[in-house]
Formats: sequence, C-alpha cells, structure tokens
Amino acid sequence: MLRYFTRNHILIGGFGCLLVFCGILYVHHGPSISSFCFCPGNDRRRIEHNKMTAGLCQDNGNWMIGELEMETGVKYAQPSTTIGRTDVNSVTNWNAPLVWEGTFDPVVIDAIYKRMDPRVAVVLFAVGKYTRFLKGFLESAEKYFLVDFRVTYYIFTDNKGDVPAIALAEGRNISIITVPSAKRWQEVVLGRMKWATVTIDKRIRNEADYLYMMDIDSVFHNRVGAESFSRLSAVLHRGYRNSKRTGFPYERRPASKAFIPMDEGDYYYTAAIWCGYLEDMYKLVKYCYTQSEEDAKNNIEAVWQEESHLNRYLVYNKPTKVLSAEYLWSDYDTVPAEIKVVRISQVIKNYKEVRPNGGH
Ligand SMILES: CC(=O)N[C@H]1[C@@H](OP(=O)(O)OP(=O)(O)OC[C@H]2O[C@@H](n3ccc(=O)[nH]c3=O)[C@H](O)[C@@H]2O)O[C@H](CO)[C@H](O)[C@@H]1O
Ligand SMILES: [Mn+2]
Repeated sequence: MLRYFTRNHILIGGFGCLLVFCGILYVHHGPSISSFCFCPGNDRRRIEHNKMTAGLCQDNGNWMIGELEMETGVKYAQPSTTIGRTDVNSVTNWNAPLVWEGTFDPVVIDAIYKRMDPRVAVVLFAVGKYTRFLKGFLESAEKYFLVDFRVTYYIFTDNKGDVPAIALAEGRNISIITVPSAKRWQEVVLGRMKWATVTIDKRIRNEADYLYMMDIDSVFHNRVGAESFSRLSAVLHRGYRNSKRTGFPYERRPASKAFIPMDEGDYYYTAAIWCGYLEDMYKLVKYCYTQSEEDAKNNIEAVWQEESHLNRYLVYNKPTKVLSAEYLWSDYDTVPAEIKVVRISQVIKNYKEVRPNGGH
C-alpha cells in the first residue's frame, strides 16, 4: 500500500491537515489572534510557551494582559476581604489600582504574568556624563527588575565606549543607539521623546510588547515586577504625594501646550519612570514630543519639560494603574512610614558637575 503514497501525496495530505488545524484555531480564538504564526525574535522560552497555547502568538503591537490564569498547586497566603493596607489609598477615584507593598502577592503576580512572557523594552538615555550611572542602574536592574522576564535595555548615548560590560541573565540584552551630544540638559530630557518616537517606529515596535521609559540616575533596591504592568502605568512623584493640587508643579501658563488649570488634576507623576503597552506608550511619547515642538515654535518651554506634557496627558487620559512612590524614591529624602519598601531610588548627583549647562 505504502508505495502508492508518493511524496506529493504526503505533502498535500500534510498541508490539508494544517489547513484544518488552522481552521479549528480560527473558530476557537476568533480573528484577532487567529494567525498561526512564527514570531520573529522569539527565543526558546516563547516557543515553549507557544506550544502550551496551541502555537498561537500575538501580532506586534497587540500584546495585552490576557487571562489571569495560573497553574494548579501554587502555594501562597490566602487573601483577605477585610485586611489590607489602611494607611494609604490603594485605589484611584477612577477605580484603577494604586500599588503599594502589601497590595499584591509577588508569588501570585509572578505565577500569572510569567506565563504571558511579554518582550519588555526599557528606553534609557545616558548622554554626556550620565554614562557614569549605567553600571549602577544595570547591575541593580539585573538583580531586581522583572527577574526571569525577557528585557532589552535600549541605551541611547553619545559615547558608546563608556557603556560598561554587564553580565546579563538569559533572555536579556543591551542595544546601543547613538544620539548626538547636547549643550543643554533640557535638550536631552526633551530629546528623549523625539529619539524614542523615531526608534520605536524604526525598530522597537518589532522587538517589544511592553515599554518602560526611565531615568538612568537610579538604582534598584528591591523587586520591581509584573505588578507594574498595565495598559498605561504612572508613578507618583515622591515630592508631591501629599500636596494639594494647587501646589503641583504643573505648567500653569496657558500659552504652553502643557497648561493645566489650578482646579484640575489628580496626582503629580514623575517622568523618571512610566510604562505601558508598546502602542499606548508610543502614543504618549509622541504626544510629549509633538506638544513640546509646538511649544518651541511658540518660544515657550514647559516648566518641567516632558514631565509637564506627561502630566497634562494623564489628567485627561487616566492611567490604568498608579504606582506609589516606592517605585521612585530619592537618596536625598528620608523614607516615611507609608513607604515600606524602596524599590528604586534616584542617586545623589552634583547637578552642576554632571549636566552640560549645570544647575537645575
Ligand atoms: C524624579 C523626576 O521627576 N525626574 C525628572 C526630573 O529630573 P532629574 O533632575 O532627575 O533629571 P535628570 O538630570 O536625571 O535628567 C533626566 C534623564 O535624562 C538623561 N540625561 C539628562 C541630562 C544629560 O545631560 N544627559 C542625560 O542622559 C538621563 O537619563 C537622566 O536620568 O526632571 C526632568 C525634566 O526636567 C525629567 O522629567 C526627569 O524624569
Ligand atoms: Mn533623574
């Protein structure tokens, strides 16, 4: 019998089976994630993960937090309906989580999110003398930041040679992008929005699902993990966490695109760490870039550069998660009782010495 099956028969038969299989997948999962695809840039872990989920993967830009599944047998403390943090607010008035130590269980979070296995990009600028902060940032990030997740650090610098060689865990990479030097620090902080927009368009979009924008003058001291994931997550600025909204350093000049009136606004967010789905972050990074370009045309620069534009956007486009100041503290400040864990802290730096045009 067998000899009647030519190679062509086998090929046609095999192809037929594949079509039927794809058809079943399509009916099961609907058109949004229906393509039976090879995901470029995926490593072994993703391939194994795909096997678990019937070979499906999501198109670039479509990654999102999926089913909150976990395997059986994970051991963790039982959550309470009445006991939790009472000294802080852990939900916003638009019903988004406000994350503090004690509002999540890392065992549960990891059991859920490691299965989703997003490709994470971190955009970092180290221009001029700021390359000196790379070592402390990267070494501590390898210890505490999204351990066991896939992470690519995109380092934008004017001095490739000063990027230190750091031992990275499996699934983690460094990509260096050359940018011009600057005469004013304001140029760098605003330039981040331009260069990030251009580079997301050119390549990051094809390489990542989730994006963090972060200052480089920071060191990780404790876990920063998947509890920070959401469509768009912003971090409370430690300096204004208890201020009245009239005291927030929002841009108050109506001539600027970042203008926020005195009687509006929720929180003051730092621009030194923010994160979200790749396309949501792209939209916001591009917004900061184009709004600051508009301001420049009108000869105005927002009081806190991109941070002012970021804050304006977030008043009218609420973040889906707010992270407490645990996620960015500062070595300058004593730690108050409500901060049980400092996760990241800005290092002390001599502004005058480190910035090309000195000063604040
Ligand atoms: C805690 C906090 O809210 N930080 C914000 C605050 O700054 P900081 O005073 O912390 O600003 P900064 O000096 O750290 O500058 C922001 C970042 O830009 C990069 N950089 C800056 C200058 C330079 O010469 N080379 C270079 O690489 C570097 O990644 C640095 O971390 O205000 C800045 C804008 O005014 C940004 O909004 C920061 O996110
Ligand atoms: Mn900083």
